[in-house]
Amino acid sequence: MDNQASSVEPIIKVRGLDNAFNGFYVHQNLDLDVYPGDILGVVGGSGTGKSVLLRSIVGLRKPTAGSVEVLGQSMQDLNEKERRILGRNLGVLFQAGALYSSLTVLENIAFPLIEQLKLPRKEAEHIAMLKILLVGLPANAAPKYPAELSGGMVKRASLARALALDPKILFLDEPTAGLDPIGAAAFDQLMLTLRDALGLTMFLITHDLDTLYTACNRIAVLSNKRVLINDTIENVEKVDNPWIQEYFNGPRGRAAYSAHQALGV
Ligand SMILES: Nc1ncnc2c1ncn2[C@@H]1O[C@H](COP(=O)(O)OP(=O)(O)OP(=O)(O)O)[C@@H](O)[C@H]1O
Repeated sequence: MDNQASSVEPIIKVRGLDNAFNGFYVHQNLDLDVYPGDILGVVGGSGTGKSVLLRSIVGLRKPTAGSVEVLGQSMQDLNEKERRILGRNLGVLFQAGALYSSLTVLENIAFPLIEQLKLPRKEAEHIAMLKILLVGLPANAAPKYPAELSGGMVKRASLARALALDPKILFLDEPTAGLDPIGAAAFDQLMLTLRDALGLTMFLITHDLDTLYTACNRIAVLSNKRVLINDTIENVEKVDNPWIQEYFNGPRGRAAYSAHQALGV
């Protein structure tokens, strides 16, 4: 079903967003809708403001102007406590992972459950173990420290931490960057599995064309301080814009498209 053609309300609604740094506008009058169950791929050239947009939506940055509505609540109308409560529904996987190096994987994932939900340690660690298994890590990863894990395992552990509080929306900033192609493909499949199993909506910043073809049902292209188009990949590819044409119809884009067709996914 195409949510945009139906009466389903967006789960994220951004209107007239401005973000400026020292008078330089990264976003100007930017609008974006994300619908429940979408895996939205957010793409654009370097510096087009993908990460700033993510930070504005999750409440880590106060926009210069405009409104951001998440799960039916206006971010700018919430006080700090209300924002913290809403924040539990928003899981974020930052590019660098952001695990505490002095805590084990299990302790890292249990941390938000103890700190924010005030769960007893034993219960928090029990839930943390379930999250470890949910993201496809072996149980023996639990007592390890982040430095003892491979890059792919760090991503999965960070994902488990982002899922600790059972969020409704997951934000991922370049989750497959730095992974080998096999690890990246496995991560793409994991995102689809989690979307289907947990009913998550995902806002996914990526430069990875394979991820866009495999995991995303919609693509938002940031260009010229705004969202140039937010549509299916088939429709985005047709847009007569130099960046889009070079990105999707250049050699790497064609290779990703062909691989996607060959796999029939
Ligand atoms: N805290 C800040 N202070 C000043 N300028 C900033 C700040 N955060 C971001 N910017 C600027 O905003 C612009 C957009 O940054 P952002 O990180 O969102 O880009 P991006 O699209 O995610 O880029 P990339 O694909 O390279 O990661 C950049 O020019 C950046 O220098």
